[in-house]
Amino acid sequence: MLFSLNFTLPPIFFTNLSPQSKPFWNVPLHWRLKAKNQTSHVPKSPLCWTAEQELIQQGKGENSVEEEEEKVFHLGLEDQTLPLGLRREAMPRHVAVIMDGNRRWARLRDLPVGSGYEAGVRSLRKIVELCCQWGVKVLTVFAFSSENWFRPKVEVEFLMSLFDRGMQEDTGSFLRDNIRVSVIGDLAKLPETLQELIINLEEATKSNTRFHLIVAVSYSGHYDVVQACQRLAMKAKCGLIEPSDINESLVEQELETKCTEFPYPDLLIRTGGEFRISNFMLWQLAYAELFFAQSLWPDFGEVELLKALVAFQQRRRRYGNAPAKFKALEVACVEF
Ligand SMILES: CC(C)=CCC/C(C)=C/CC/C(C)=C/COP(=O)(O)OP(=O)(O)O
Repeated sequence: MLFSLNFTLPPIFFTNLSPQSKPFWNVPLHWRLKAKNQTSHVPKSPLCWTAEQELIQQGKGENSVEEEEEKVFHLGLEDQTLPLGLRREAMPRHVAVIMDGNRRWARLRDLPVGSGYEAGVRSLRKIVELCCQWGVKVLTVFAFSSENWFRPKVEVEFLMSLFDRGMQEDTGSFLRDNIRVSVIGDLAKLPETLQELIINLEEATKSNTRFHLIVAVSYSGHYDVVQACQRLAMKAKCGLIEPSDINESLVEQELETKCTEFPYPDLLIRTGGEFRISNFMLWQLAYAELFFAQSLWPDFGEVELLKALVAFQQRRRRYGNAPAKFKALEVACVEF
C-alpha cells in the first residue's frame, strides 16, 4: 500500500547549527574513526547514519584509520553518508542553481568584486561534491547570463579568466571523480582560448557517468528557445521535417539541455534573496520546484543545500496533467 510520509525535521536540527556545534557529518572522518574504540565517545548521531558507523557496527573496524578512510572513500554511492532527513529515493535528479550574491558578498567585506566571484567558485566546488555524495545526478549552474556581457569590461574579463582558470584547475578532479562537464550557451561569443578549453574538457569528460555538471555561460532562456527555433527552421527548410511536425519533443531535442538525460530540473535554487528566475532555463523550469535562499552564494554551503533538498522532498508535485516523463519523481516524493 502506498502512503504519504510528511517528514518534518526536529527544530533542534537547524537551530543547533552554530559553528561551535557542528552536525556529525561535518566532523572530520579521522576524528570519527579515532573515536570508534572509545564506545562512550562514538557519536550516536541523531542526524545521520554514516557508512563508517555501519562498519563499526558490523565489528569490521579493526584496521588503521588510513585503511578505514580508504575503505569508506571507495564505498558505493548508495552506501555513503546521507544526512538524516534526506531520502535517497526522493532526491532531485537535476538541480539548477542561480548563484546570486557574489558581488554583494565581496562588498560587505570591503573586498574587490573579483574576490566575491572567487569565493563563489569555492562554494560551487563544495556543492558539486555534496551533490555527488548525496545522489543528485545533474547540476546546472548559471555562471554568466547573456545580459552579463553588459557589465563593466574589467568585470567581464575577470569572469572569463576565472572560467578559464577554474576549468584548467579542476580538470583533474573531474576525471578522478567521474564527473562529466558540459557548457551551454552562446559559446561563439567567448574568447577563443576559452572555447578550446571547453571543447577539450567536454571531450575529456564525455564518458563520465557519476555526475553531470552543466555550466551555463553566455546563456539565457530566451537565447535557448530562439536557437532551438532556428535549428528547427533550418531542418524544415532542408525538408527534414514539416512545420506541422514541430511539437514539444522536437523542441526539447534542440534545446541546449539535449546534452543530458534529465533536461528538466526538479529543483531550482536561487541564492541572494531575490525572487526571480532571471531568464534562466525558461522552457526547462516549467515544473521545477523553486527554492529561494537568503544566503549569498559564497555563503551557501552544506546546511543551506540540505535545507533546500529537505524542502524539496516535502513538496507535493502535481504537474497539472503533464505527461509521464515529468511524473517519475512524484512517486518517489509523495508515495514513499
Ligand atoms: C568556473 C566557474 C563555473 C565559475 C563560476 C563563478 C561564479 C560564481 C559566477 C557567478 C556569476 C554571476 C554573474 C553571478 C550573479 O551574481 P552577482 O555576483 O552579480 O551578484 P550581486 O551583484 O547580486 O551580488
